[in-house]
Amino acid sequence: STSFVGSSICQSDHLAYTKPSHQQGTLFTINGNPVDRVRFCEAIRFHKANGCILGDSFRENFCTVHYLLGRRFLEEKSVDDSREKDTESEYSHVEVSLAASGFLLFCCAVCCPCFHKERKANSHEVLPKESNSVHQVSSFEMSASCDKMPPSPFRAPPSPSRVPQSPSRYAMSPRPSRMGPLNLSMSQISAATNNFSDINQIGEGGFGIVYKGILEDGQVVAIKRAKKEHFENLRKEFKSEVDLLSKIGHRNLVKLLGYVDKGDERLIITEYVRNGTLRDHLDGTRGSILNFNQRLEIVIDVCHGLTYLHSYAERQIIHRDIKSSNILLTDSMRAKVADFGFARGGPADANQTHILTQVKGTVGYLDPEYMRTYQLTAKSDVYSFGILLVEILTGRRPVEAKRHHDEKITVRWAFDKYNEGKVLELVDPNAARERIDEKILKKMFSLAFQCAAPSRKERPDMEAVGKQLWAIRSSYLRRSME
Ligand SMILES: Nc1ncnc2c1ncn2[C@@H]1O[C@H](COP(=O)(O)OP(=O)(O)OP(=O)(O)O)[C@@H](O)[C@H]1O
Repeated sequence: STSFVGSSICQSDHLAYTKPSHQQGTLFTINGNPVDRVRFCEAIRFHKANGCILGDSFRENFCTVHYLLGRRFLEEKSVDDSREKDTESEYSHVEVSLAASGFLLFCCAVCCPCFHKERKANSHEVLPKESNSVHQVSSFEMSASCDKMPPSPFRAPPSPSRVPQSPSRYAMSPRPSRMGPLNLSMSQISAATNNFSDINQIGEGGFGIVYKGILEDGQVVAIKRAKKEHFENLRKEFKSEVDLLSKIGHRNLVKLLGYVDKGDERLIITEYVRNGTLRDHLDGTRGSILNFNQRLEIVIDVCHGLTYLHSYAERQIIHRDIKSSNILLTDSMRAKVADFGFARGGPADANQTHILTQVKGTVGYLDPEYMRTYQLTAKSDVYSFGILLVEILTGRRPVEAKRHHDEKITVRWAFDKYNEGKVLELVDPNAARERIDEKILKKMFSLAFQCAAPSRKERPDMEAVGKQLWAIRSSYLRRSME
């Protein structure tokens, strides 16, 4: 049985939470839909910031402690949202549960580095996949038209025909439709993809062809099939992707559902994210052109995904290929980081500042310090994120070969314009019809340049980036309400 605790209506959202009488868990709902705590707290913060009076039952410290504790804890909580107690006792609960979870690694890394087991910095072979390098930044197009900025952070849908009924972004939290890995036979996969028919093909990358599959129970999945001609070479990469993906679960990361590594087949089955890539949307080849609010939400999502990989996954994971074509969008325009083909674990020893490894990634997004020294750290992803941020604001690819030589390297062009005080000239012409506060733009570009600083020491970590983005979003929302 449950006892009512708090309920409030703000704008179009009905926020409520109930606590069982035995005090063992709290159910959070927005518009009747169960949501996890972090989503619920986001909604509370948003509505409070916009003047909604939530009442005494929504105490201020209701969310603060969880927020401080970080994403990993929040993710774990979101799985079963269990054992919610008062805020003080939750601290002790977390401390107790540390030993039994990957959160221990996080604490060791942050608080007591001496707990780390020794591990040598190894050199690593070059993975053969070089296909997503130079050639991928050679075709540049932009498109026209724009959406009007909505007055709230609720995500505007890409086109009316794809609008889900719920008006709230909080009510549309995508969740994996099943837990645990899928065990599929080749015949089931063949059936799901119409025997890998061309009609089911949704894309092709360096790894192989990606198919859309519909499983017997109706679940739609994406199936990456390794190209046979690259089989042996791809084997290591395949394993890398599977090993890493199988250990992570976050709403802003594409979820691994299963894999097949048998005979002459290498298949990765992931959740299907059906609304195309960020690059498709910047190009306007999918739905309408992204408005500023959507762009801001997307970078926040990517930032959250990366923060999780860098700081809260069981072991630090460096993605190494953050780029707009590896960001997939859902119908509600939530972003998910995809393609872990180049991903690898970060330093496991606290004394180890970096990993020495061959350079992997995509030209234009590649950390120059990593390229020069072969030293890989999570800050290489931060660099790529900075480049992505410039891309999403300007609409331009990181390298625009056909432009005048002052404009070929987008980040350099943007930096010069920024220093000349011409930040408004940097805005994606497709989104320029929106009136975006110059101060907000300056903050966004300034953050992008910090991330894309030449030396990794000057770059913030993703958690710090997240805080800055949240602050930018708050001022953006305040101003758009004025
Ligand atoms: N989980 C998915 N859901 C929906 N579409 C996907 C999914 N994964 C990939 N795709 C589509 O397939 C295309 C190819 O993806 P893939 O990750 O193989 O290559 P890429 O990232 O574009 O290139 P590369 O691997 O060379 O960097 C993507 O651009 C996207 O359109």
